Amino acid sequence: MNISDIGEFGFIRAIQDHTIVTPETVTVGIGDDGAVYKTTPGMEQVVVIDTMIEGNHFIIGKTATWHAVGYKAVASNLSDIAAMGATATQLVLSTALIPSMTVADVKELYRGMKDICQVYGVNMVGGDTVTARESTVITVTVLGEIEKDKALLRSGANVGDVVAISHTLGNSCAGLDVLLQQERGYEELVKHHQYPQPQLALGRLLVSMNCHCANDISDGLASEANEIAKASGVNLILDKDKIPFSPALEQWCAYAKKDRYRYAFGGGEDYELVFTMAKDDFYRLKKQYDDVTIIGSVHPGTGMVLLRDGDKESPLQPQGWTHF
Ligand SMILES: Nc1ncnc2c1ncn2[C@@H]1O[C@H](COP(=O)(O)OP(=O)(O)O)[C@@H](O)[C@H]1O
Ligand SMILES: Cc1ncc(C[n+]2csc(CCOP(=O)(O)OP(=O)(O)O)c2C)c(N)n1
Ligand SMILES: [Mg+2]
Repeated sequence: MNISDIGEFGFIRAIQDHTIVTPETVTVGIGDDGAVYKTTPGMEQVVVIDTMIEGNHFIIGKTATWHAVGYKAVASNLSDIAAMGATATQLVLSTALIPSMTVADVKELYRGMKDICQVYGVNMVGGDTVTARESTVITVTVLGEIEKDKALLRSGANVGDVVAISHTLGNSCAGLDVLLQQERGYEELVKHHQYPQPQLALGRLLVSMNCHCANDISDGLASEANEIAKASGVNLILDKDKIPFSPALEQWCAYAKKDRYRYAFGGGEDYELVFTMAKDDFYRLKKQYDDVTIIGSVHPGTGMVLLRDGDKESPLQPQGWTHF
C-alpha cells in the first residue's frame, strides 16, 4: 500500500501514535491547527531547524534505511540544541513525500524519529505534509530550553582558552565512503554515519563548567573552527597531531588509502562538539567526562584558524561541506 492510497488524513492517523513522551508539557499535540505546549518558568527558549533531502543527504538502499533517515533528521537538530547547551523539549516537522512511497516505509521513517525522541524526551507535537515529485525532503524543527544568559555561543571564545572536541572525528564521512564503495565490514563507521549521537549530555555539562563557546561539527572541523574564530574575533591555533581518531577510522584509511585529516577537516556529519574554555575548567570537565581532547588554543587575532604541523603553521581554510 502506498501513501497515495490512504490519503493525507490516513497518513496522519498512521503516524500519530507514541508521539508524546512528556505529556505534562503538552496541552495540544498532533490534530489541531497548532500545537500548545508549556515552557519552564525562568528558562529561555531555543529553536533550531535542519533539512534533509534525498540524494544530497541520503540514498535509500545505499547509504541509509528509512529508519536511519528519521533518526538522523532528528539527531542533526538535537546536535544544534546540544551546541547551544540547551535541553530539547518539542519537535515539529515538514515532510515532502513521494506519493508512491509505501506506508511501511513512512512508518519506518517515523519509527526512526520516535526512537530518538524517546531517548531524549522530545515530543512530536505537529507537522505538515506535502507531496514531492522526485525526491523526499524532511525538515525538522526542535524547540529547547536553557537557563537565562547561559547559551553557548560561537562568539564567546576568549584569548587563553583551550580548544577541545568530543570523541573522535571523521567517522561519519568514512562510513559514507564505506557505504558508497559497497565495502563490507566497518560497521562502527557506518553506524556513525547512519545513527549519529547528539552530544546533549556534554552540552549541559559544558554549561555547568563555564564553557565559553561551542559549535557542533556538522560541516567538518575546518569550517566550524573558522566560524568560532570569526564570530569571536580571535585566532585559533590547532595542533594537527592532537586530533583524535578512532581505531576503526585508522584501519579504514590504511585499507582504502584515505587521508584521515581530509575526513576530520572536511568530512562533516560527525555531530561532535568543538568548544573553548579556561584550561582549569577543562580539566574539571575531563574528570566527569573523559572523552574530550584538547586540540588547540585561542590567541589574539582577526578571525583565522592556523594549523600547527611540527614547527610549521599555516591557515586552515574554512573548506568543508557546503550546499553551493
Ligand atoms: N535560509 C536561511 N534563512 C534564514 N536563516 C538562515 C538560513 N540558513 C541558515 N540560517 C541561519 O544562519 C546561521 C548560520 O547557519 P549555519 O552556519 O548553517 O548553522 P549550522 O551549521 O548549525 O546549520 C544560523 O543562525 C541559521 O539559523
Ligand atoms: C548521499 C550523500 N552524499 C553526501 C553526504 C554528505 N553530506 C551531506 S549534507 C552534509 C553536511 C551537513 O549537512 P547540512 O545540511 O549542511 O547540516 P547543517 O550544517 O545545516 O547542520 C554532508 C557531509 C551524505 N550524507 N549523503
Ligand atoms: Mg544549517
